[in-house]
Amino acid sequence: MSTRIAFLKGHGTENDFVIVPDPENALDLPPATVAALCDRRAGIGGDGLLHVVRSAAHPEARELAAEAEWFMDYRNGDGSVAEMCGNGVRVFARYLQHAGLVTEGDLAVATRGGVKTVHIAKDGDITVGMGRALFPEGDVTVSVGERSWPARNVNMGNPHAVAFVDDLAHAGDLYEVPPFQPASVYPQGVNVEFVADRGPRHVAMRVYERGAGETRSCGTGACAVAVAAARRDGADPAVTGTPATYTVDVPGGRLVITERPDGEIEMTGPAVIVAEGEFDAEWLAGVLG
Ligand SMILES: N[C@H](CCC[C@H](N)C(=O)O)C(=O)O
Repeated sequence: MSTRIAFLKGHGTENDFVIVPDPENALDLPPATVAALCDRRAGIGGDGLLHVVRSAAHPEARELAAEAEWFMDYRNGDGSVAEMCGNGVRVFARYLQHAGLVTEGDLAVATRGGVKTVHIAKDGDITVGMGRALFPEGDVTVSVGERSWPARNVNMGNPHAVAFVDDLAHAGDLYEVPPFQPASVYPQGVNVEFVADRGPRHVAMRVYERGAGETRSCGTGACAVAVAAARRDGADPAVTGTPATYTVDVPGGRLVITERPDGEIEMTGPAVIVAEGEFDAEWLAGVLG
């Protein structure tokens, strides 16, 4: 009888994740293992993987243990590591609630992008304090076919290029990362968002995610879009002194982003645990060869 390892499946606005509870950080999850688990045909399937570890048990989170008991060890579906995942933090918190490890209310979660505050309502949406956006030097030009657009360089712990377009269909099939120039601006790759207006403080977006491809939603991307739109619209809270709230429609649902005059950003959206099960360590060893 080979070892069976528990997993769960969850999503936030259809950005979906394999959740692997491993409080003592006992599992070895190299990139090939993550990619095998996230494979939508031969594995469980997911845009990414949430490795659930106590901060004290992980070398990258140990010094945050006093502030946040749990560390979201986030991985993209291709096995690469990313600094932060906004939809992932909501699903991570929902898992902790589902497992009875936390109750409703406020929770601190350690991530590679720092400690994030999460408010878990009894049911319904979850709100995450996403920190502040940075606007590194060097915007880029993004191209799809004959069209190209200037894209705003926004960092939410992870890199984003935000392009405002007339029609989301102009982003094309997004089977590949849209070419951007100069390529040197994002040496570690980038998440590219295409944004179209839907009304006052209301936009819709599509995203090509680094390490995952086009996804149905990107939480950090929605935050990058909201802060870029506020500056485009003359609604920068640091200038107006009033919070700016944007509704961001993604293919998988709706997120609401509020940026405060002090720059802090809050994102509110759903988080669902879909299923739980076990995978077979022998199967995984066979897949990895
Ligand atoms: N693909 C992203 C990480 C996941 C971001 C996204 N799923 C979110 O909800 O923020 C990156 O490599 O920076």
